[in-house]
Amino acid sequence: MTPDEQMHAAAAPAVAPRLVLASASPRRRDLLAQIGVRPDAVRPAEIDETPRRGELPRQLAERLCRAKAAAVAGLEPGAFVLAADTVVACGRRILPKAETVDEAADCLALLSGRRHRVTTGLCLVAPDGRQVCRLVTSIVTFKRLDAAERSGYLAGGEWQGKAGGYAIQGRGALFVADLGGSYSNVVGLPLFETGALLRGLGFPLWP
Ligand SMILES: Cc1cn([C@H]2C[C@H](O)[C@@H](COP(=O)(O)OP(=O)(O)OP(=O)(O)O)O2)c(=O)[nH]c1=O
Repeated sequence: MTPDEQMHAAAAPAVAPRLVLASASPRRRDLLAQIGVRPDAVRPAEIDETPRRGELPRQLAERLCRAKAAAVAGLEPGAFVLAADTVVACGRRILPKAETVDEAADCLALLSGRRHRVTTGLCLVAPDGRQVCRLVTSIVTFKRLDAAERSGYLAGGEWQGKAGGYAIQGRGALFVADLGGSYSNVVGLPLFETGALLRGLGFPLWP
């Protein structure tokens, strides 16, 4: 071993810590891979994501990311557990994760020609039980959508399972006239803040 290699070996933990991604979203897995982080397991949390009466978008994102992280941390002692929840809101109004074409059409009608906010709550639980949470908000401005854009987008189906009924990483990009803040946040996992959270609790980003 060269002196450089010896120093590196001394600094690195003997066994790489286990990381569990508490999410069913393939986008989140891809975004994590972009920053060189590969979870050892993907374990979606089964929780009720219905907003409470009067709950604000940021409150919802925080409550749900904490609940997802806690649910999976209980099943994965000794691991880092990362969870996220993305909420799209127009003012105080929280848009659904579109499951039907009618829901997606309602979302597009509301977003057309307006600004809205996309907030992702991030929660990381460390093997020793420490827990940190961060909220990241981006501002998205949609162009005014004409009838052909709406029907074409609805026919394509990429809105399915997406908060607010669109995907900025897909053809939804055709509607985004302006974006303030993090792009990866809109897709579902703000990468700068995710890296900071992992580093802050001691997960090695450059093993
Ligand atoms: C606005 C927007 C949302 N989305 C997605 C990200 C999330 O997957 C989804 C919001 O729902 P979430 O509840 O945050 O995530 P999920 O149900 O897909 O997965 P899990 O709860 O298991 O973590 O919307 C996009 O992919 N692109 C976009 O432009």
